[in-house]
Amino acid sequence: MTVHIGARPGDIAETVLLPGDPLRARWAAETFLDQPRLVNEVRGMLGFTGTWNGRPVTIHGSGMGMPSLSIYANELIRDFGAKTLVRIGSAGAMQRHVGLRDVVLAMTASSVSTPSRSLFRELNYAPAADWGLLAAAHAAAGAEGVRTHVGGIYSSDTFYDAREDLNELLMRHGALAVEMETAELYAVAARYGCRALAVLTISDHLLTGEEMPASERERSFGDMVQIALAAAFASSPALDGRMSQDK
Ligand SMILES: O=P(O)(O)O[C@H]1O[C@H](CO)[C@@H](O)[C@H]1O
Ligand SMILES: O=c1cc[nH]c(=O)[nH]1
Repeated sequence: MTVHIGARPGDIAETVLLPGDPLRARWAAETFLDQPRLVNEVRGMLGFTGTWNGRPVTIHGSGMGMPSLSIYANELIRDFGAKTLVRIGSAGAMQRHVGLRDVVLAMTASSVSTPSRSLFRELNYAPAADWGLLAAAHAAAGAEGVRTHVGGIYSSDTFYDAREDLNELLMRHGALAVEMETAELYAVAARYGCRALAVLTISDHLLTGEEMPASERERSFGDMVQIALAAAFASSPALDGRMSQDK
């Protein structure tokens, strides 16, 4: 047990999917895992462990924003032995060619600051996805026919951003989408020699103002979860991206 995770030793799998929303953790575990069981509910941050194609998987909420994600990523890795961490999150599109429901695989994540800033200080560290996970996720998304984009994103500290110029600057520099956790996930994973990737579903569009209707969220988020699971367990990451329809 840690301060924020009430699981027992062995309760957490080496592969962890991290949605921001704890209720998405419950839905994904009940939908995609066999025999999911609740392993954490401290502060209402739900975590479930079950199996996918016979492989142990934990799906655990990260909360919103990098300070929250950082707590869970640190404890999952340091105290529970997590090795592969895949964020399954929603994001806002920052480019016209990125559409609602599309999946974005975050190759890099720019930020104003992350909880790791105090460590990096003057260093402009470049948080990056694990290549094997990224390649496998891209292959898996292609096999499923999911419209997918790979590139840089923006991990913002604020959802209601009073500095709109930052979004514009990021858009001008090609950022595909904005969300609030990936830059810190990549930094923490790299620090401990773990693999990390963010698989994001576009839920709203900063340029067009479109929003995904609530009724569609589950089906659209399902693509992202399948891609994340297929990537985490791909045997030959760059080539074998097939996704099983089995739970
Ligand atoms: O859908 P999740 O994973 O929570 O991700 C996005 O949604 C939240 C904001 O509404 C932030 O956490 C952002 O990163
Ligand atoms: O952080 C986020 C998440 C989804 N959509 C946004 O616009 N921002």
